Amino acid sequence: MVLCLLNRQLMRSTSCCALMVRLQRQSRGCIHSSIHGFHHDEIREKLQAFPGGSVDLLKQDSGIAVLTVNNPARMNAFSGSMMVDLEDRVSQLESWTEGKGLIVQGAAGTFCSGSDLNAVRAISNPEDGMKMCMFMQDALTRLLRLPLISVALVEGRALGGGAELTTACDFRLMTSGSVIQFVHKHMGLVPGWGGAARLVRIVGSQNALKLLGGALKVDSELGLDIGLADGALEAVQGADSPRQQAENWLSRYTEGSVPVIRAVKKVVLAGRELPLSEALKTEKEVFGTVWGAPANLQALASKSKHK
Ligand SMILES: CC[C@H](C(=O)O)C(=O)SCCNC(=O)CCNC(=O)[C@H](O)C(C)(C)COP(=O)(O)OP(=O)(O)OC[C@H]1O[C@@H](n2cnc3c(N)ncnc32)[C@H](O)[C@@H]1OP(=O)(O)O
Repeated sequence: MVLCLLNRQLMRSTSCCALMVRLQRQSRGCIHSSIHGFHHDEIREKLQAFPGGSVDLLKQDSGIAVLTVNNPARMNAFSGSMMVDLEDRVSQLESWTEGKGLIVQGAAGTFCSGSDLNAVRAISNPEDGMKMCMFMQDALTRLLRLPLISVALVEGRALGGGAELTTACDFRLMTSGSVIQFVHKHMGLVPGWGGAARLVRIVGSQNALKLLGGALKVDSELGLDIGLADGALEAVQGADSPRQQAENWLSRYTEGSVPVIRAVKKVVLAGRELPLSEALKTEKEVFGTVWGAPANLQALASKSKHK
């Protein structure tokens, strides 16, 4: 319906370009538009006024990329320009057709301490807060919807918005001594980056209520117990670095042909997000892309057995 209206408008409008950009943005899975009072370019510009740190992307030949939240002087808190960086890196990943997996980590041994409180203080009015919230909801929803199997590597602290970021990945790995804490209540807030909605889907509403209502510190043991963590990484002298351990852990799920791994993520995402009838339609369409494709034909020719 919305797309129909937009298409009609497209034919009439003299500013076709702006509309095309909006349509492209919608087709990439953006959830907010100007209809919701979200003026994307305006908020991007506003966020750029709060600089510091970066979000870095490394795409590897293995098909596993590494996204690093990098602002160690502030425990990897998200400045405004880092929020913009994040969106740009997600766009790059959306067009990375050879990708299969993604590790999201923080720089210098800690994950992320949420929003940069200096920026938060400067935009503490509700209107600006809602704009930032919509921007981050969009970026993190697109991150979770990437056709890549993603894992948050949690070292040190994941606080506030940092805890929310972990929920925008398919999996979470926690190193010993690390903590995920939704500190929002202590800040007089609730999650706004989509973290509450995703948390309920990950740990169920009872556990989500406890984690948010109590601002509980989740260590790897509690994380594994309630299903927030998918693995605990031990710090053993001489063992692989946490990043290498995370790559080894993830490679179990990303081993195989690129189209098949991306198809796996797509069907699971459809099941996670869509009503059953819609999810079944998507599954049929994705199935059509792998049936009779090279990996399938090769497996049939090799008469493989699954003992
Ligand atoms: C609540 C939701 C909201 C959102 O959704 O947008 C947020 O995310 S608000 C941010 C929530 N996070 C916090 O409130 C973190 C507050 N900081 C701490 O609790 C501690 O700094 C901690 C536990 C992260 C680290 O403690 P530690 O003793 O190891 O180190 P320091 O405290 O000395 O921190 C080093 C340095 O980093 C600065 N820092 C840490 N977090 C932030 C932040 N979120 N924004 C800005 N700056 C941050 C801290 O102030 C220190 O800087 P310094 O110049 O040395 O004072």
